[in-house]
Amino acid sequence: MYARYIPPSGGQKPLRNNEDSSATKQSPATSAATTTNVDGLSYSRYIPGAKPTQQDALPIIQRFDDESNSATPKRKRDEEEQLPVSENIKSKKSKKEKRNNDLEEVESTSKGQRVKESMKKEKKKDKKQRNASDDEDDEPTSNESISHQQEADVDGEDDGAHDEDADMADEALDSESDPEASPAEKQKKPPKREKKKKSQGADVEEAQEEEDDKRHKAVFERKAKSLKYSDMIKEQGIVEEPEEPAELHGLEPLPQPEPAAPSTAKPTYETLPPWLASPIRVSQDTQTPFTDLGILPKAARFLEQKGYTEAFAVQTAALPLLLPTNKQPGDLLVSAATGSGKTLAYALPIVRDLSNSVITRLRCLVVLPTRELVKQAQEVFELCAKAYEGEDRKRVRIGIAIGNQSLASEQDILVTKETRYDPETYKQLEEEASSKSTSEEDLDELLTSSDTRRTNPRIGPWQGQVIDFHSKVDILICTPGRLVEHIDQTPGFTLSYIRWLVVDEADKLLAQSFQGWLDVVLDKFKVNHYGARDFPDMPYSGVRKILLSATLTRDLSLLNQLALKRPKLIVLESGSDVQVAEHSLPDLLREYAVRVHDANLKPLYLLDLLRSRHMAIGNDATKSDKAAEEQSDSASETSSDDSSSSSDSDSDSDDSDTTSDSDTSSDSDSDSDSDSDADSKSKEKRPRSSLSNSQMPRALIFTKSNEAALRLSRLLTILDKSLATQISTLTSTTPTSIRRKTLRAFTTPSSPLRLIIASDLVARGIDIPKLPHVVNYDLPPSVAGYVHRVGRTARAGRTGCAWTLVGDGESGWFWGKIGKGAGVKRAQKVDRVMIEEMNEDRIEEYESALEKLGKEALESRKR
Ligand SMILES: Nc1ncnc2c1ncn2[C@@H]1O[C@H](COP(=O)(O)OP(=O)(O)OP(=O)(O)O)[C@@H](O)[C@H]1O
Repeated sequence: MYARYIPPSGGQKPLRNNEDSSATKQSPATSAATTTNVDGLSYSRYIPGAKPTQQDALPIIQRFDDESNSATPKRKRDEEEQLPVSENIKSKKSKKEKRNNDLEEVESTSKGQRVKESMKKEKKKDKKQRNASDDEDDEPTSNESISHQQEADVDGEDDGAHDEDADMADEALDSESDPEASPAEKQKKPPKREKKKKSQGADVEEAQEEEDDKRHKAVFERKAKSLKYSDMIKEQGIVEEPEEPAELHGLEPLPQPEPAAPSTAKPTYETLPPWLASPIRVSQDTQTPFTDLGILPKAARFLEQKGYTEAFAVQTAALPLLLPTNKQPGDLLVSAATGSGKTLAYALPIVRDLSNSVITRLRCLVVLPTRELVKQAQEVFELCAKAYEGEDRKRVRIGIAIGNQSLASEQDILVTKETRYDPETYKQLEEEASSKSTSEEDLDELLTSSDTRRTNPRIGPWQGQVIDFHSKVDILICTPGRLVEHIDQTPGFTLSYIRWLVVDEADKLLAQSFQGWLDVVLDKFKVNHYGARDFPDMPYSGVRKILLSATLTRDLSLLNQLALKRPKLIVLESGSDVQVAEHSLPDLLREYAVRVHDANLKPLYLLDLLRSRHMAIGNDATKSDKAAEEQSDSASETSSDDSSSSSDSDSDSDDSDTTSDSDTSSDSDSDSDSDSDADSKSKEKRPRSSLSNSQMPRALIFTKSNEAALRLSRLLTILDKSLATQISTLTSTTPTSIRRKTLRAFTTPSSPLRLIIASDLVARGIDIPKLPHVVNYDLPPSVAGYVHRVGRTARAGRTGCAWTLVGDGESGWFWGKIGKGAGVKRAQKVDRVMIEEMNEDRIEEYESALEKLGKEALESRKR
């Protein structure tokens, strides 16, 4: 709000706002015309000699509020003030433009009207004043001049423009003032002009004055608004960012980066990571003393006594990487032929590491696909545990979980519990359990049971009773399914201390889900208690992973699941061979393909093969076999010596009480070794003629399914009754105890068992000492399947033969993929074997055997 000063005549003091307006009536000379502009605002102007009207009686001093008196604009402003600043400014802008337009319009119309009105008044006034003195007419009052002077001071601009405006208004008035005047009157006009001009000049000045007032008012409004906005901005706490100081540059060029040196590296199109693209290659015939690889002399001596005189190639490569001698420990992958000694390569360093611990905790998980392989690995671990036991080292405890007994009894073997009274810990556990059970993820559990004991098995049944669980084993060897069951259901079973994870037959275990075991296990590995996974004598903390297979996958998508750290890959290869292949076979394996003309007579072909001299030749030593035989003889001699020395050892016999199964089997193994050596020696003296049934070679015969194995076994015994005691079957339907007995009998020379007809259950990993023959009665399902099947022979540096019956319709796949396939690396070519055509008598005999088999099958179904 501001007041405009219009000085009263005769130096009259300006009136205060609330003073009576009657004061203005005192002098006619000081009469003011009050005009209301378009905004509804009132202002006064001085019209010399004008009579004060009712309107004129308004006070000379008018208040010009920011806010108009009319309701509408006020409300509008209120609305505007409620808007955000930016919108407010925008709306004000548009309003301002509108108002300017309106103003222009109003100005142009109201200016004309006002000028007309004033002209009429002037005419009347002139008439009256003509009667009065002429002098008064021409001179503006001192009040008016002062008023103009003040306005000019305030405005101080566009004087010339005002003059122009006045002239234009004058012209307009001339044309518009009296349109109906007669030409005579119009002719009289020139004498009036001067006077008129003066009065018109006064009107124009008034109009200018009005315009100036408006302009002043707009300026003040803007000022008031800007002050208001700055207050609002301060209130809202909006801080204007200080302007960044501008960086001044002269004409000198801006600094530029150094030009990159041209790359000297050769482009590589290798998509594999370096550890996979260039693995550690070891020749199959490499052998190194254990002590040279960092194995303690005492342990090495023990191994020597058990027949392990020197480390095999894979052990030579793997041991230094897994022992503390490796200053950059990491994960390890091993791709080595069947029977190359992979189990000992990982068992030795793990047992060595764990024998350093004091407390028994579950620190190593070994996962294998079948129960038989678990038992087999257990034997190797027990051997290593004995090797490292004593002096300042603890006896490493080994447990297995394969589901051959109830879960509860397995739980008892793996975990022990201790109860104690500890109210404080009890309370803490209860609080933890209740807070955990209220969390969203345990909502289901909370709904099913309000018992907090379900969420923490450490909470005892009585108030203040706490249960402590302790692992009974350092190493758990298990099948994946059973492992998941223990993780889910065994109280106190924890993987929090695991620092070794071994995945043997890794390609099989990674390719199939096996109850999603890997995700479950890896998830548990994410839990890290301080120092729980620290290695005592290695600069490493975490879980070291070892993956092994004779047909190890190079599929990175499968391997990546394991989140390997600093991995290294060991690949076993023949010394001279530079061929790079996916799978490699043992150097001393000899392969034969037996042509089967008539697939319907396949069982007869098998019988003829088993009785033929071909298999006898396979048993006999050729030049290279002789050397191997000699080597094995000397090994057996050593092992027989060892067995006698080991029987002297008290510690061994003591240990055998705790692990009677494995020790018994290792005894029987050593027996079988010496017996089979004697057997092979006697075979060498045998004439190379067709073998009688009593001289049947020891052979593991693979069929495509359980049913096929059972059928073939029965058919052979129908065809030749004398085979009944010499044939056994081994399938997934065979009870575990029978499987084990069968395998043991098979390796016992005194046992009549010479042939095992099996499904692929025993195709992987099973170690049958000195098995001379493997027969593929049915083709394997894949190349990897072939590698594993034939790998049951020619193990641990011995010779062995693999025979495959190939029907005419199958020869394409066999020769393409296996016999001549680039994916299989072998030392010798696959030989072809011909079986003589069957005569009619034999075919008849065979048909009647088939008939009998059919009847038996019907009868068994009826039962
Ligand atoms: N250093 C060694 N000296 C003598 N024999 C050994 C040595 N290392 C391992 N063996 C023997 O070699 C045989 C094969 O070992 P192992 O079962 O570990 O082979 P593998 O490589 O795991 O074979 P697969 O791939 O078929 O599972 C076993 O009978 C084992 O006792």
